[in-house]
Amino acid sequence: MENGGSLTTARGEEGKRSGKKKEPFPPVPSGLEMGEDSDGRKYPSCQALWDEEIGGDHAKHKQWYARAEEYWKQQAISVDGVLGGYGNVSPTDLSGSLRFLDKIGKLPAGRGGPCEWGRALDCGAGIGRVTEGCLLHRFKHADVVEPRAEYVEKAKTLLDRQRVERFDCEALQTFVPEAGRYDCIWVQWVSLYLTDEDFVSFLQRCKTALRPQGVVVLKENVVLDGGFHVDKSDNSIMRADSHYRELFTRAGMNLLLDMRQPNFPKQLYPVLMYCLR
Ligand SMILES: C[S@@+](CC[C@H](N)C(=O)[O-])C[C@H]1O[C@@H](n2cnc3c(N)ncnc32)[C@H](O)[C@@H]1O
Repeated sequence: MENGGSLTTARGEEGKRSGKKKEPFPPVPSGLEMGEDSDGRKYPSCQALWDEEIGGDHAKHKQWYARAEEYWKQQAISVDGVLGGYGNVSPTDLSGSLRFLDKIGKLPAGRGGPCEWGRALDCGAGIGRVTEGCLLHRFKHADVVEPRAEYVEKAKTLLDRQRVERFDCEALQTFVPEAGRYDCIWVQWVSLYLTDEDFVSFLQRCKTALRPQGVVVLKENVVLDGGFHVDKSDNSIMRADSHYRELFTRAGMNLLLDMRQPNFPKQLYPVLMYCLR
């Protein structure tokens, strides 16, 4: 999918199949996405999930994140470790990301124009795989933020310290990127750990952290043909494309470009890249 291609087409066709008269690309109202978790539990809406898991309770909110923290503590400090045993897809992933950045570099003025290539921020950076294999190939400088201290320490040994200026050890639900610092904020395979509310609020903080032509890039596993899925082993949520789009709107961000990661093995979930400003 590029520029809203195949996914929006699929939604339009759904409308045709049902036989009902519909707008070609109807907005998905908040909370109407159904979903399930890995224990087989069904939820009528995502709000029902958050009401149950968090329900405005500070302790439950901490507990939600504790499970991911516990999970990540057990993983190897390597590319294979950060990719859940799929280290072999890293080169394909990185070349897809570079291709997407090159498209962002050619955004026409009518769609906001390209970003500049000064400084990027790699969010939920793991050991800095994306910074090393993608961001530093286009941007002069980068910063990384990652909550697991061992990953941050490893990133310090792997990355060019002349060009990577900051190594912050913090989780995204509390992290506040510096205002006006970034041309690109890259968020890959980590938004799935954030609650909807924390993700929207993080995007809003990112907006403040962008330079005038700056962009946020989200690269994530996405459900293309159903509702959300929660994996209870690490408290991650795989959201539908429509769900993400609704969260971008809630955060007050515009979607400039999107593209599906090409050439991934069939057994992997679809991965989409979204460019927001
Ligand atoms: C699948 S790995 C991806 C790492 C990196 N983005 C990459 O693509 O190589 C997920 C990373 O997110 C981090 N993480 C988990 N929960 C997080 C949170 N709440 N805030 C920030 N990072 C988190 C983990 O420690 C881990 O490094």
